[in-house]
Amino acid sequence: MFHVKQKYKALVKQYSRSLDLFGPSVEIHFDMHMDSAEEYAKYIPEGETLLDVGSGGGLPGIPIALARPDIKVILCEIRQRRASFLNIARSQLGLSNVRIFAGDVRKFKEPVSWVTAQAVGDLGVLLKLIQHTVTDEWHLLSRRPKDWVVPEKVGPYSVEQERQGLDEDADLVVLHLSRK
Ligand SMILES: C[S@@+](CC[C@H](N)C(=O)[O-])C[C@H]1O[C@@H](n2cnc3c(N)ncnc32)[C@H](O)[C@@H]1O
Repeated sequence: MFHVKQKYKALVKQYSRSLDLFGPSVEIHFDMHMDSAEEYAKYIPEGETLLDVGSGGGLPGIPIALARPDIKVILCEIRQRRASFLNIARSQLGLSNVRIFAGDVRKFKEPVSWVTAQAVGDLGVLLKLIQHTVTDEWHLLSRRPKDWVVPEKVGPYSVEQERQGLDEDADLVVLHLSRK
């Protein structure tokens, strides 16, 4: 696992500029994002499928896929250069549990109940993008500031949360959303 993580970091370093993978703040905090993603991975039940919306250079989907070979991870990315990096990473890292959807998530049409979407927009924006593809009960894993207040309802869904401290700035928040 350590070796593959180092290989992913090396690939990011190699392609970051030419394929416009990350903004400067993600690069600076890359290890922190990797560690957070490994914590997300612990919440996903065995055998599940996770959709990583707006995966960019693979965060958090790739570290989750590395930590959990038993789950399937779909990396969805609309920008073609970033999607091409995801294909390179998938093949170089031997990630047989990863699939790439290179396109707009609004065109992704398979039912999913576990979702990550790091830095893709607030909950309202995200919901508009994925409402057609999530199941009646679904779960969103995300890194949020410690003072982030979880709304009781998001669109038609009632919301419950689980929370875990990640570091001094942020919590891992697992939202459980249900139409009931
Ligand atoms: C700010 S970046 C975050 C990337 C990555 N999740 C991270 O944390 O480094 C947001 C990504 O979402 C992608 N994106 C935005 N709208 C999208 C859509 N409708 N379908 C798929 N990807 C989308 C963008 O191309 C971009 O790569």
